[in-house]
Amino acid sequence: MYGDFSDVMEKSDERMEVVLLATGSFNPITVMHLRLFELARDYLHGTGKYKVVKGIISPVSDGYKKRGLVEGSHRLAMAQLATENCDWIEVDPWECLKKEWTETALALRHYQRLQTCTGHTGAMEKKPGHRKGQKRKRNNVREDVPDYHCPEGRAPPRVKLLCGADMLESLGVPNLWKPEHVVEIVSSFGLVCITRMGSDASKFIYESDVLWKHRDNIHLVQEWITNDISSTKVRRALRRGMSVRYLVPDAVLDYIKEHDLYSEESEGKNSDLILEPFLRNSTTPQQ
Ligand SMILES: Nc1ncnc2c1ncn2[C@@H]1O[C@H](COP(=O)(O)OP(=O)(O)OP(=O)(O)O)[C@@H](O)[C@H]1O
Ligand SMILES: NC(=O)c1ccc[n+]([C@@H]2O[C@H](COP(=O)(O)O)[C@@H](O)[C@H]2O)c1
Ligand SMILES: [Zn+2]
Repeated sequence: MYGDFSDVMEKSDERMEVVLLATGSFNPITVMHLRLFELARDYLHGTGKYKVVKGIISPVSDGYKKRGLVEGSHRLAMAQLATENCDWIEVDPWECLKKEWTETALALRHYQRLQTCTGHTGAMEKKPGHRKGQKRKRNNVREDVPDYHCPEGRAPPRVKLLCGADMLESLGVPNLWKPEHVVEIVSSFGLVCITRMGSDASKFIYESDVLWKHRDNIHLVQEWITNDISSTKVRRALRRGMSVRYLVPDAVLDYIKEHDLYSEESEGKNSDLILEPFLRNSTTPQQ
């Protein structure tokens, strides 16, 4: 009889460890936001090259000034309720608690910097982030992103931006993103993009020289079980007194009702303001 040594012999795992970062309004968080993480993880694992070790939801600051954006404390609380039964997705308040809006490239740098050999991000840990020793190549990192120290000589997990195809397409909206940030996101970090109704991500990548150049670092994930859930539609239904049950987790729905979050009045918030990225990119010289 041959013994099974799998328990005693550690198999070397050369896969790159990945942390998925989803930024957005999450106003409110929907089940589709949670699905993005599942789809991305399945896809990356399916390549055999990546091991997803964590997902981070980073709700945007109130300073983003998007129309209808309810207070960050509520959006954070709802995201926390939505992920309470999930052992690998965390909600991180770093962006949301800041008064000023944070550009996504800066958020990616922040989370990458926080990665250590234990994969600690600063978010509340759900499980001790312990992983066994792995022989790893050091990854290429931007020169202006601080070097990451790994006492055991292992490379830390790499943070990748997780988004829907509409967010990918938003990279082409004039004055919404700094061109150098777009380059940084696709070259230094990488994107995992989930298809979305109404957006053609492949075409957008094809038509953008920058995205085309870095297409190997953009993972396009086809969602076959399509659904068109969006926070905008959820808010609209709520304003009209219609059910959104099963579109948002039950605990989120209870929270929305308890705090009477979405109304004509809340939808009018920021309606007279310019979205912060437009304001910033059109008034300050690019750095
Ligand atoms: N149904 C969906 N399919 C694919 N991606 C989605 C879907 N819903 C949200 N996302 C993605 O989730 C991230 C956060 O999005 P966001 O908070 O803006 O949600 P949203 O549903 O698009 O809300 P809103 O309608 O207010 O814009 C973005 O990257 C967005 O593309
Ligand atoms: N220049 C930038 O870094 C930039 C521009 C627009 C949106 N974003 C981010 O993308 C996300 C978009 O969220 P919404 O789709 O809800 O508007 C937010 O997290 C926002 O901070 C970043
Ligand atoms: Zn959106």
